[in-house]
Amino acid sequence: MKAVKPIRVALLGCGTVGTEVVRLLTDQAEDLTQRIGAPVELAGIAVRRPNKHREVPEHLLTTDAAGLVSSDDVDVVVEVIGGIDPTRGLLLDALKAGKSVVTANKALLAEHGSDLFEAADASGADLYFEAAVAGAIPLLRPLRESLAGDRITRVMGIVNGTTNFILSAMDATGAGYAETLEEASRLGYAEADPTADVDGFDAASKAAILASLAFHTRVTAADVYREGIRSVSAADIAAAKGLGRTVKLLAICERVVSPSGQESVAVRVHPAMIPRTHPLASVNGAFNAVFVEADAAGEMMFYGQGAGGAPTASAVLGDLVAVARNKVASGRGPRESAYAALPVQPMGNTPTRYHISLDVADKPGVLSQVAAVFAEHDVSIAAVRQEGRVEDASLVIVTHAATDAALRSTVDKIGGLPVVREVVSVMRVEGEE
Ligand SMILES: NC(=O)c1ccc[n+]([C@@H]2O[C@H](COP(=O)([O-])OP(=O)(O)OC[C@H]3O[C@@H](n4cnc5c(N)ncnc54)[C@H](O)[C@@H]3O)[C@@H](O)[C@H]2O)c1
Ligand SMILES: N[C@@H](CCO)C(=O)O
Ligand code: NA
Repeated sequence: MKAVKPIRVALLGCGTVGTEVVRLLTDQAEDLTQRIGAPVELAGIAVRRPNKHREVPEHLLTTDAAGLVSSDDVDVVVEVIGGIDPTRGLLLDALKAGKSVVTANKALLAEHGSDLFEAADASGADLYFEAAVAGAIPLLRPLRESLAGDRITRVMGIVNGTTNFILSAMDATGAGYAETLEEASRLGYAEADPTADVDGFDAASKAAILASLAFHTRVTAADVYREGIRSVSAADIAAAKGLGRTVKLLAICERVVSPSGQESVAVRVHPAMIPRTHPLASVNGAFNAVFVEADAAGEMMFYGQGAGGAPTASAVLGDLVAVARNKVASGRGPRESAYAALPVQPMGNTPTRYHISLDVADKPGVLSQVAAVFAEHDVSIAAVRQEGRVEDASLVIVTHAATDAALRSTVDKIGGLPVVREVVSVMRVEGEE
């Protein structure tokens, strides 16, 4: 191969993912050169504490991330610091200067994606972010490129490994949420501060990114309805099991078409019961999987490691190769596609289905009183199971689809009926008609 100008890369951050990016870049240097048509070289690595990075070449380390980004010696910026500050400013500066960006930062993209895309468009730079959603799993490129000729109707998946590990363990052991979280922390799956994962913020950022790509519409984290897994109880898991279902934290992005043909999108993250026969039910531990439905392609499932240093670095490297190839070919990758600008539905208007488990007095007329509340709210019942005991009985109800607001009001009213001793479990149901 004749000598070509190397692509010079600034790496911002050298933690779990960054360390693996350096390793892969170094170990595969020759193969990457062949695949790209030019060598890729590290121009510098911005870190906070240089003495903590004995595993990477010392002469590359700097604490001046802004200086590295603005250096004339840098063509591409790879950001694996995370968070909004200082990453937002650093990446905007890079893009404004025409330097392509590869990032794993879902929080930044879900909040400020449009600013980044605008800066990329203005200068003609690339913005790639496959690692930001579902780690190693090729998902954003299929949505952005392979399925760009189809009409995607739904993206539903398990996009947070920590919560999936906790829910899988609760399902396997019957243990409660708090003790399972403790175990997940002990094993190193849950972080010291697990808030972003267990309260659904991480999954909501990913859902916003997925919905934006799937529906060609700007969707931010603030547009995503979010419930985490803190309130999922052993009783909820047991109720699910009793019905041949399991509980998963799902990110669901849907195209909703009103009876008058008006299109909108609904984007939500919440725990849901799915049948044990559903492909997502067998995704256990820290794995991720995403189910995509498109008009022409039909149903597809993407499965693999959604987190971890090496798997996430694999996605970063794939993006780096893509932007480097574009540079060699003097071309560009896909831009932001938000032309559809569909409105985002409030959760209350979104059609969902509920599973409700009640402890009720075991006397005549209870079922009809409960059923009357459903009728009053125009919520239709799909299945009822009643199990009598000596003094009281359990009543399990699964509804047909109704608006989330109608279902919530129904549950509130039922909880107040004198014949209902306790609302044992309420959970949305997904993955079946
Ligand atoms: N770890 C994963 O499994 C995973 C998976 C997918 C995406 N991501 C994303 O990748 C990014 C990095 O994650 P991570 O797990 O490697 O985090 P990490 O905390 O292990 O690494 C981040 C590094 O950035 C450094 N840093 C902080 N501020 C800096 C600054 N101003 N300049 C230079 N360095 C700075 C920190 O010292 C740390 O070493 C995040 O956006 C995260 O959401 C991580
Ligand atoms: N904390 C995230 C990391 C990957 O984005 C998870 O548990 O899935
Ligand atoms: Na990915």
